[in-house]
Amino acid sequence: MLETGAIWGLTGTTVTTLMFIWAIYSQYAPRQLRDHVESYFFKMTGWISVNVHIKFTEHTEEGLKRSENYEAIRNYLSAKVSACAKRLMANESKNSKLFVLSMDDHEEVEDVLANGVKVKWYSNVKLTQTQSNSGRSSSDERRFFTLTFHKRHREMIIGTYVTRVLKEGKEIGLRNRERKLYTNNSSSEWQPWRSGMWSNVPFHHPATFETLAMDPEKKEEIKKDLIWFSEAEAKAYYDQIGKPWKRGYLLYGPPGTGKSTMISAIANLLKYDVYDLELTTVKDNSELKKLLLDTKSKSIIVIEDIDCSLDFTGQRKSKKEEDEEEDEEKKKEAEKKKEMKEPAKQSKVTLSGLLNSIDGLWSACSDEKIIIFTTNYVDKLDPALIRRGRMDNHIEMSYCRFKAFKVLAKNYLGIKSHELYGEIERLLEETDMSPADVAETLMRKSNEDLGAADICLERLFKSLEEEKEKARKLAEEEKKKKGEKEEKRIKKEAEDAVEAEKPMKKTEEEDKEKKV
Ligand SMILES: Nc1ncnc2c1ncn2[C@@H]1O[C@H](COP(=O)(O)OP(=O)(O)OP(=O)(O)O)[C@@H](O)[C@H]1O
Ligand SMILES: [Mg+2]
Repeated sequence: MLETGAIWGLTGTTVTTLMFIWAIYSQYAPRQLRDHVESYFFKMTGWISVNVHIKFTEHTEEGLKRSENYEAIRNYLSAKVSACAKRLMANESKNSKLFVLSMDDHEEVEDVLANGVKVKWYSNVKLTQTQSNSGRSSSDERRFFTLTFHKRHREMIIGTYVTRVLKEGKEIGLRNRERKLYTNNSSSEWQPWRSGMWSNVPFHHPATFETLAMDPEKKEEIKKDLIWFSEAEAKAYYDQIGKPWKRGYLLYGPPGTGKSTMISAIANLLKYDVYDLELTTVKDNSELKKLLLDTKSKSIIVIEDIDCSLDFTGQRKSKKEEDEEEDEEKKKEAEKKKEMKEPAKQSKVTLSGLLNSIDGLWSACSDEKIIIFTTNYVDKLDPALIRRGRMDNHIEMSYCRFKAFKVLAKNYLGIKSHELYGEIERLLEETDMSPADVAETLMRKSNEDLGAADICLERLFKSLEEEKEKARKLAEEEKKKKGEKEEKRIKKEAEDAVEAEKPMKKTEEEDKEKKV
């Protein structure tokens, strides 16, 4: 008979040997062989086991999109983990909380249903080696949850439990979500299984529709339209008419009239994320599609200064032809301005690529999105880009008139009326001053606490008068230039006529000489 010490020694040796074999196997066995062994192992356990397993991966199979189901399950489980999981992960805080707990990798949590049925959730992570084109290999972490339950509850779990978990998880996500401002990374920085195609920061812009200076009736109309769009009723309506649940807005107007401010106000009103799409860093149409596919629902996709982002070839050419008549100097100035705003273009995104992405077949891949284009020069845009149905609402952000001024005065100075209001109203109608410029003059300086409203309004009044005078001088100069140009044209016409007459006179004289 073997002694206890000998048994322990034998067991120890066996374990060490097994561990050694396992280490050799994992390191040196070819991948195909390991895959075979694994698949047979799972088959065998499947024959013996009474459990069913469902896997929920962090990314969709093609790796193009983050899985919303995975996020929902994570949210659902985070409400359970603090009570029962042993290893937790403390994630960065969202909203007012200091941190949010979630399951650590390789941890399990039991969920007991109302009818006493128990299911288990496992959080897993798998390391995979990928080889890039340059031959460099890197490892990616692919996370997934596995739901395990007894096979006799299959119908109930798949039919109702999973649906409930996903629904609750999505609701928790919406409640807790910290809104984000995304910007697209250049494709050389894409790491599909990690940070992805977009970088983000928390979105905390304070602009709201209340602080937005514009005609109150127009503002109310836009607000109503947006609120209707975000309600479940609208979803049903879009389904009924067979259109993806999307809405396009074109914001146009001179600089400083509040286009970007309006985008923040919309995001704050609907509690949507904002994706600020920089088209010039997007390499080509297929990259654009991937970027748009990787956006979540309940979001706004913004392309600012759309006229500077793409080359609208056909339309631009005909516009140029029209422009040939334009004053040379004006043309040069506009070119200069354009060059300053427009970075060197490396992007191969085409107009049709953009149109396809925003309302082609690909656009229907996720719901509840608002697409906003902004531009300073609406007439330069290709009509195909902004046609109704694609851009449902065209909103003009105009220079500051009296109604908009009253909103700014209320926000900046906290007043509803003042003796200077009459004068200011008249001047605002006569001059084109942007809300940004008006807001600047209404800003209190540090030493203007006492009687700030009087000082600020006085300052606005003065700058409006200066602006009016400047505009008058400019108009006079323009008129003078036009007059000079017209004079030159008439003079040239007269000279041309004289020149044209010369050969005729010459031949007449020659004829006369011949006769003589
Ligand atoms: N309609 C407005 N209501 C409230 N504030 C405004 C408005 N328009 C401009 N402002 C103020 O002026 C600043 C600049 O405005 P904003 O960036 O929204 O202009 P924009 O139209 O986007 O200009 P650009 O065409 O140059 O991008 C804002 O930070 C805001 O304080
Ligand atoms: Mg802007």
